[in-house]
Amino acid sequence: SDSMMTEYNPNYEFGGGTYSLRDLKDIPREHLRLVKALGQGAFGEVYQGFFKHRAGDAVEMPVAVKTLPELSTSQAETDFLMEALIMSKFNHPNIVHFIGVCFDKHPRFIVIELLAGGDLKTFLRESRPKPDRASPLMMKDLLSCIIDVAKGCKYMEENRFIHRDIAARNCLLTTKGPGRVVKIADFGMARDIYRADYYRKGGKAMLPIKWMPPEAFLDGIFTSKTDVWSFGVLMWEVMSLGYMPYTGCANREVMQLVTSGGRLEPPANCPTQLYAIMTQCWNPSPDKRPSFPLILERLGYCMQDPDVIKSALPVYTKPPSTERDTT
Ligand SMILES: C[C@@H](Oc1cc(-c2cccc(S(C)(=O)=O)c2)cnc1N)c1cc(F)ccc1N1NC=CN1
Repeated sequence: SDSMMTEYNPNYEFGGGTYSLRDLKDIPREHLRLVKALGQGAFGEVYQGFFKHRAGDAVEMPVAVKTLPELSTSQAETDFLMEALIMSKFNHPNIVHFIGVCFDKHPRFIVIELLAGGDLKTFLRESRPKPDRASPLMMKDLLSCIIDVAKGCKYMEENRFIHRDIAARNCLLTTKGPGRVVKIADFGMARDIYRADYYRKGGKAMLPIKWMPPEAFLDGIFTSKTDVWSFGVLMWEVMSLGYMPYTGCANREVMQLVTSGGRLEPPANCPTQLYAIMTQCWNPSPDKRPSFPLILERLGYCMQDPDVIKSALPVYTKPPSTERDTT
């Protein structure tokens, strides 16, 4: 249907410019080859595949393809378009690279770079020490992941883009091995708010309450200081090797805890200098939270601090038999 072309053609403001559908690079479908499903995205299946710049090219680039099912509402169509517009305007090494779209007919595709290391949360959980092998990661690996995300967040703050859902699940790795780079790769929450000025998809239950500051879940106030709070929770996710924050707490309990001053405990073996940055991100007053440039500066000192770098990661401790996996 050509509804995408006419009635639902929202504009997107970024970095002082206004963009719309016609600014998106359209890729000929025959340059794409979908190989296998990676999992369910917000709309439809996400595939791993390959992209040729020109049909005759020998070289193929590995890509991830987000699909919009044929039977989608016009709202979903417009949301899909907005997500493409948002990703297409970013230009930073720690934000997933946008390649193009296939919007000429159904199913519609958004094509982005494939990050073969998968998502950060899965990577952290897989990297936990096991009975038969210590964690393959060192403190500097964890700190490097945190610094990569901070660089992406600094770029968004500079461009006055509020992400609203900074969390390990929304970050991807170029590879699991050494030399890995972490990139912010999901912008679904910002897209929903950009289009509706409120979270249209679901009620509070669908909101990432455990990553949100009080002024956000109480008064719906979102600024880059909202992303700073969430970044502090992401730091905690990384240092705990992928635990679910506030383990076992329901959203309502977390809101109660946080509004009365409660905070996440330092993860096992977490250097005090890193926990100090997390707690500064969780200041109840948004304007007292550090900016991302300042966070990056402090993380840089940690990277230079032998007491931080040489401190060991937790070793394997047998989980108590009674408790479920407390992730
Ligand atoms: C949209 C999707 O994008 C990607 C996923 C994977 C990717 C995700 C998981 C595993 C692998 S892998 C290690 O099998 O290549 C690659 C790699 N590159 C992407 N560009 C994504 C972005 C995120 F920020 C978070 C999760 C996902 N999804 N969506 C569906 C599954 N994950």
